[in-house]
Parts: sequence; C-alpha cells; structure tokens
Amino acid sequence: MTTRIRVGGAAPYDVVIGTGVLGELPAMVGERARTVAVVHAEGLPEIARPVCGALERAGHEVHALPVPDGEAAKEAGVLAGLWSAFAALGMTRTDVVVGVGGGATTDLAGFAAASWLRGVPAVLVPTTLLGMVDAAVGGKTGINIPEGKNLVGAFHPPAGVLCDLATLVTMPHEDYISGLAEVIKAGFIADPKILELVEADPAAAVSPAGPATRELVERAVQVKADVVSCDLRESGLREILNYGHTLAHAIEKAEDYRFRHGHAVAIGMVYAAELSRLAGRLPAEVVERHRAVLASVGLPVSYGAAWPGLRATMSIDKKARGATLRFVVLDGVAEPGRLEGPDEALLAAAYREVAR
Ligand SMILES: NC(=O)c1ccc[n+]([C@@H]2O[C@H](COP(=O)([O-])OP(=O)(O)OC[C@H]3O[C@@H](n4cnc5c(N)ncnc54)[C@H](O)[C@@H]3O)[C@@H](O)[C@H]2O)c1
Ligand SMILES: O=C(O)C(=O)C[C@@H](O)[C@H](O)[C@H](O)COP(=O)(O)O
Ligand SMILES: [Zn+2]
Repeated sequence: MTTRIRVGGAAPYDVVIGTGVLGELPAMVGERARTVAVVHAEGLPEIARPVCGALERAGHEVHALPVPDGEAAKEAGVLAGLWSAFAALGMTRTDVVVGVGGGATTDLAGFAAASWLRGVPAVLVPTTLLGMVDAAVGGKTGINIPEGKNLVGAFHPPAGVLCDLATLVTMPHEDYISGLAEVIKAGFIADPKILELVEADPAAAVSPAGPATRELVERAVQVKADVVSCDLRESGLREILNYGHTLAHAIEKAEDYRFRHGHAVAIGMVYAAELSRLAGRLPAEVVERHRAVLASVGLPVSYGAAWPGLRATMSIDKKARGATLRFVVLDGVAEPGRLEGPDEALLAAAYREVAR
C-alpha cells in the first residue's frame, strides 16, 4: 500500500510513503532534468545504488556525490564541495538534486539545491525515521556553524519526498529512537493518537519493522504537512514544530553536534513542559506524561550541563525577537501556545527540573 500526503502552498508536492516505492522517483524528478546529482550519505552505498539505477533507467545522467555521514555533512566546507561538483557537472536550472540519507544529508542536499543558481529542484529520499517524519518535509534546509545549529539556510520546499519504509530496517537503534522524539513531538503538539499508540506498545514503536511504524510515520507526516502547508516561512503557526528545540539546539551546540538531535529534542520537550507548568499553564500530570512516554522508548529526559552556557546559546534561537526569548509551550496536549520573554528565574527553575 502506498500513501500520498499532499503538502500545499505555492508549489505543492507529495510525500509518498510505502515499501518498495522507488518506482515513483522518476516522476518526482521529471523529464526535463538532464543531469541528476544524487547527494548521499557515504555510509549508505547500498541504498544510494538503486536510487541511481532507477534514475539512469529513466534516461538521466546520474552522478553520485557522497558526503560525510550524519551531522558532519552540515558544514560549510561540505556545502562548498557540492557547489564545485555542480559546477563541474554543468548543472543548470532544469537539473535536479536528489538527497538520499538521514535528516543531516537531506538538510545539506536541500540547501545545496536552494543555493545553486539561486535555486534548482530538490527531491528528497529520507532513509531515517526522523528524515521521513520531519526533516525532508517542509522545506527547511541548512547547515550548522560553530556559533549554532542551523544558523545558515533557506526555505526551499522539495519537489517530492519518497519514504521507503523498507530502508528503516538497517537503522541503528539509537538513531531510530532519535526519530521517535520528533514523532512524539507531533503527538504533543497536534495528534494525541500518536501518544496513545506509543504508550500502548513502546516495544512496537521502537521496532522499524513493527506493526506501529507505518501509522506513526503517516500521522507525524500529516501533522507536519498540515502546518507547513499554511505557514512555510514560520511566520506564526509553524513555530509549533519547534516545540522543545530552544534548549535542544543549545544542547547540540554544547555537545559539539555529537549528541543526536532527537535525544536533545526529548530533553528540550521536558524543559518546555516544565516551563509551561511553572508558568501556570500545564498540569503536572502532562509533564510527567512527557517523561513517561519518552523514557518508555529509551529517550533521555534529563541533562546536566551547566545552565549559563546553555542559556547564552538560547539567545540566538530563531524564534527570539531582539532580546526577547520566545518559547513554544503547551496549555494542554495538542494545545500549543507561546511564552514571550519569560523571566530569568523561571527559565532557570525549569532547567533545575531537567537537571535533577
Ligand atoms: N529540516 C528540518 O525540518 C529538520 C527537522 C528535523 C531534524 N532536522 C535535522 O535532521 C538531522 C538529524 O537527522 P537524522 O536523525 O536522520 O540523523 P542523521 O542524518 O545524522 O543520520 C543518522 C545516521 O544514520 C545513518 N543512516 C541513515 N539512514 C540509514 C539507514 N537506512 N540505515 C542505516 N544507517 C542509516 C546516517 O548515515 C547517519 O550516520 C539534524 O541535523 C536535524 O537538525 C531537520
Ligand atoms: O520544520 C520546522 O519548522 C521545525 O522546527 C522542525 C524541527 O524538528 C527541526 O529540527 C528544524 O530543523 C528546526 O528548525 P530551526 O529553524 O529551529 O533551526
Ligand atoms: Zn527537530
């Protein structure tokens, strides 16, 4: 069975979800492309090869461009290497970049496409849970710099997203549960059924070939699609997808990007929930529900680095306006709200609850 989730906006596209769906790729790339640059994580040649093969059979000139696995791909030097490769291939505006790999790879490939000739089409083939449910959908692309996470990038929606669930089975366990953090995030901000599914059977939730995977992926993609269809450029509603990310990005920077994104988001969501509670907006039992559901799949719910460094990094969060920090909080499950300019004592008190 193949599921198609439409993402609306100025240039609508489909997220195709299924098993063995590679046959859909040539239609997403389109006939106009002569050259297709397949940017893939270098550790995934077995996944990249059939992708290249499908495109070659469709008549394209295909060039595989391996990039470092994981977060090491999201660096300025790697991006500059792709620009040089595109130049050498003579890539024009009708040519296409295909990104194959986890969220780090698709963020990089998407930004390379956004910046080459001021924008060529990108088709994304996410191969991790996190990539399928979040990173490849919605058009946020970018890289990290030493000063912070995703500080350089562009909104560049893909021309299509192909999620082959079969690729998930080779995923390392810790990377898989990292993706579950974003799935659970979608549950807390918009779709409580996701939380019920994970709570009912955490063992199934952590199993890529398990009975819950397809529904969890489809529900999380639907949440993301509904949001970004209304607000591509994050002028309001889209901020809810950033639940837990203000502290998460500070943790990732503090750990020199060696801490998995979803693990940081798990801790960040507990922090945001504590902030919501201390601001008098969220009952304690919902905060405990965060801890319970995240811990049930093996995600961290506490973190102990010193507060001042994390607090300093949080000042360059993209949701901040001038000196005013802004947080996504919850007024209940599936009731996201905003907390503007909370006082420093509240911010520190919420962190003490995470560091306990
Ligand atoms: N653009 C967005 O909207 C958005 C949303 C969420 C997260 N992100 C970004 O996504 C990144 C995290 O993505 P991620 O969790 O996919 O991690 P990742 O891209 O770092 O991949 C994790 C590891 O799994 C490997 N891998 C990928 N697919 C595999 C497979 N099928 N089998 C075996 N190994 C596989 C990768 O090569 C890598 O070593 C972060 O940089 C985060 O900031 C972006
Ligand atoms: O798509 C969004 O919008 C999100 O915020 C999704 C997040 O899960 C994702 O990690 C995103 O890359 C964070 O964006 P940033 O703008 O805070 O860097
Ligand atoms: Zn995220």
